[in-house]
Amino acid sequence: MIRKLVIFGVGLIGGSLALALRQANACQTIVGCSRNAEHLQKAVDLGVIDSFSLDPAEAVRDADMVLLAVPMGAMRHLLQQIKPVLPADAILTDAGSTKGSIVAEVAQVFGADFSRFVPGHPIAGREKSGVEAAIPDLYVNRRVILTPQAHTDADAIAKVEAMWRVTGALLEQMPVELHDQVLAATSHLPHVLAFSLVDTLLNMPQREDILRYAAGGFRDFTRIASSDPVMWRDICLTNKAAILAVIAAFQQNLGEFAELIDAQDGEALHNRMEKAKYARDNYVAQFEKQEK
Ligand SMILES: NC(=O)c1ccc[n+]([C@@H]2O[C@H](COP(=O)([O-])OP(=O)(O)OC[C@H]3O[C@@H](n4cnc5c(N)ncnc54)[C@H](O)[C@@H]3O)[C@@H](O)[C@H]2O)c1
Ligand SMILES: O=C(O)C(=O)C[C@]1(C(=O)O)C=C[C@@H](O)C=C1
Repeated sequence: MIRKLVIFGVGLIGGSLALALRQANACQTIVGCSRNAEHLQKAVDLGVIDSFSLDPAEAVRDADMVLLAVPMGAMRHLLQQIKPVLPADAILTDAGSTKGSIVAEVAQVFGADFSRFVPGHPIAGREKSGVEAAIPDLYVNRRVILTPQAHTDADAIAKVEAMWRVTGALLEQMPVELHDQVLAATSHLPHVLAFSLVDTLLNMPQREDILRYAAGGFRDFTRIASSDPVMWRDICLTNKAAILAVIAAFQQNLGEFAELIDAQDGEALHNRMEKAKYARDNYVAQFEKQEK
């Protein structure tokens, strides 16, 4: 049982965790903290948190668990505010989408041997943001990846794992670098592509007709281009090397598709598409099996 959980950034991710913990009675008190009193009051009104404070020092007093769930670009400033007031026995964790930058920032602000920080990332979300989008079952059967380091306290890891397990999540651990490479491929690249596709079409002279006649394919492919630009700008800026590497691989592959189309090589095109369809069908089938 968590005594006092403080959530910095009570939006989709922090709010959904709070709802799941409250539903399971796994936490005595949940306190929200950010810069926006109106958003925090809404979180209280929606029954997501018990109370809030705009003052990090007041918020973290007596806390045993502190979660950072703000955009990646806001993490460093928060860490600096929390550092002088974090109780010695409290656990600090986060839900950020990239891990290399937050791990480096915690080392800079708290010291390279700070053992009470457990980096985390729920691999679940939606294109909607804010506390109004929070739902208690967001994490059911979804993976939560922790990227602890050699010096991370084992008890702190166990407590963060236990917190996420309450939500129905499946826990895994992974090295920071591998996390950032894998997520660049499966999450960051698709978002960049969705934003870039819409941006490309907006710059075409026929854009009005293009959007008027766009149907299911466009809608499915671009759902994630409705995601929060601040969050995605920050993800791109904090996972630069891995994202550039997958963009380069994708450009190469897209160039090959263009060459095959130009050469009217139907057989090679069909083979590549068939291979991709097979892989995608198998990927989707795992979820269909889980849902049955
Ligand atoms: N949305 C997703 O699908 C998803 C999935 C996994 C992880 N994440 C990560 O979780 C974090 C939160 O994402 P979200 O989708 O909940 O976003 P959100 O916009 O729904 O919530 C973010 C919250 O942070 C607050 N905030 C923003 N800037 C702040 C600042 N400078 N100082 C203090 N508070 C600030 C906002 O008021 C809001 O309450 C991000 O780091 C994101 O990368 C998102
Ligand atoms: O389902 C969505 O809308 C998401 O974008 C969720 C998603 C992803 O799958 O890429 C986005 C960012 C995260 O850090 C984790 C999950």
